[in-house]
Amino acid sequence: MEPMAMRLKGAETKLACFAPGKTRGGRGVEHPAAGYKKIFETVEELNEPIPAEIKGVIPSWLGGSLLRMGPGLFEVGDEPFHHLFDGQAMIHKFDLKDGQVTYYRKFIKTDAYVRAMTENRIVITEFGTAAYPDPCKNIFSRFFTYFRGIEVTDNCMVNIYPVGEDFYAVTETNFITKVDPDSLETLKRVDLCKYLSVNGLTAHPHIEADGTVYNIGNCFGKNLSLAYNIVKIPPAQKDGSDPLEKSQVVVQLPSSERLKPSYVHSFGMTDNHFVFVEQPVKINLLKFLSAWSVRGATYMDCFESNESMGTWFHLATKDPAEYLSSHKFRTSAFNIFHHINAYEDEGFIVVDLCTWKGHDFVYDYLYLANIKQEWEEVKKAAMRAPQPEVRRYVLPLDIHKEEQGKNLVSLPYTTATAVLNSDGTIWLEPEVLFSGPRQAFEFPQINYSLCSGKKYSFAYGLGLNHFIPDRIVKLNVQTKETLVWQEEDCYPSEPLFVPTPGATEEDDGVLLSIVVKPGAERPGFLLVLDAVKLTELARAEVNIIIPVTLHGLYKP
Ligand SMILES: CCCCCCCCCCCCCCCC(=O)OC/C=C(C)/C=C/C=C(C)/C=C/C1=C(C)CCCC1(C)C
Ligand SMILES: [Fe+2]
Repeated sequence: MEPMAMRLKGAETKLACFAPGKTRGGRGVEHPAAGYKKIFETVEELNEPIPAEIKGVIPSWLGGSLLRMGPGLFEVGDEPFHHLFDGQAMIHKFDLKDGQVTYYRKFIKTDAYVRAMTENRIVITEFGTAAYPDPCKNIFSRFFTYFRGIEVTDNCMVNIYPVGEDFYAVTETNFITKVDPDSLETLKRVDLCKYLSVNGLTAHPHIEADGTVYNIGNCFGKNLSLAYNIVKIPPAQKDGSDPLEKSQVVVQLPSSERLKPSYVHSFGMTDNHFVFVEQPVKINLLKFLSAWSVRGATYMDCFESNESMGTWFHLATKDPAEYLSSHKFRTSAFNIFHHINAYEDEGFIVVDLCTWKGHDFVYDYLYLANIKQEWEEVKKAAMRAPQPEVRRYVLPLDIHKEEQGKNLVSLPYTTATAVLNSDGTIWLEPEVLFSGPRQAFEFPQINYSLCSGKKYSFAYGLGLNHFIPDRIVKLNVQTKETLVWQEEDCYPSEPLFVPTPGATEEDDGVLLSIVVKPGAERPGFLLVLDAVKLTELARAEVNIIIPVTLHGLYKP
């Protein structure tokens, strides 16, 4: 099958019009060869960058580094990791300079990695894999290990982002790891608890043009009081001091349930507001605290679904940062990992989200044993999982008692509704922006520097076909039109948008994605797409497989 870029209109039409076996953004192609298994296999780090062979033409202005994080080691000795989010953190870099491209990768020398390498076993409990005490240690030292409790992982395989002049590889715990973005060397581990009252922060901060970082994390306070804390880390300091030293909690949002905070993976930020979506996937704190002393327990064992709360939206103002406690927005249950964008328009907050319907936890379906099965089995497993949908919610800021029972949303371009109930809650119904059976638009990106927090038109995402990443999609959030890049037996990653210098159009730029084509002579490549038409400009190929990557950044 040749690479293709396709123009489609409306989610429903495209499902009806195309022959089986072809994709149009909403219908899946088949993967009987199960080549995707290769992206979940261990690879070695490189001693030096390797040159890539370029096909096509890379825009001359595109000079910089694509840095991406993901798992690179899926077992230690004879002990396998079980979950997609357990493999040991690997940093990948494609350098583009003067029309040449090189590829480099290193394992991050986290405590979890170094100790695993030293002892040739899994030492630190990961998201879905438990570490067991060393069978070689004597009974006394095992006894003390047991009572020291399980150590929180620093396996920073989720994302990398800048803080001041520094770059940190991160997961969602309190440990972040400073790395050198040029040499990929691990510099130091930082414990966020030393600076902030949080138990962890998401891997999806918002970063303003001046470098100010905002993020959100759970905070289990004294007496097990619970909150979600929004933190602010200032930009690089004139005196050269570490911005983390000046970081602070700017606002606290309450938890819907005592002892059970919701899992939070990202949040929204407009010019004047923070948007936090409290999902029904909960962390049971009692389970979490006792898990530390239960042999074989993992983070995954601490999650549970709240089957009755639905989903709550919380708003806070940004400056001054204050929680808007009178705005009680509610809707039906969904899982939310990735916010696409949020913005203010005529007294409303528009929130675009990649959702998964229901309260059943999507991560339960991301065990490696599930996603590394043969294709027919992968499909069967995904049939039971929550179904993906890109949705737009619209939250009115001005709410008056007398408007009970009426739709408060008066924006002319959306069918999303918000109705005030007699109990003071506002019930939200979304507008569906993209939907296809078991076809997710996930790992969303936008022209962040131009559009973050602003009204926008285009979102770019990774198409997941029964959880297998097999296409890149451009979604016009205003018209719902989609364009797709797809090639047979190719497994792309999250597409990062890089704007053309001096561009005036929102989609004037390129998309960068790492693609794996397992059977090919050079099976790993950096794909450069024209973001307007989603047509291929170039690919820079290397003769090695590159394992799955989750998130990353482009450093010009
Ligand atoms: C790229 C293609 C992937 C192929 C399949 C993907 C399918 C994905 C479908 C849904 C989208 C999901 C997006 C999730 C993305 C992601 O990057 O998730 C990684 C998250 C990780 C590793 C989270 C780790 C969190 C930890 C260890 C949290 C620990 C904690 C608790 C559970 C409670 C107490 C606090 C603490 C210690 C922070
Ligand atoms: Fe994410």
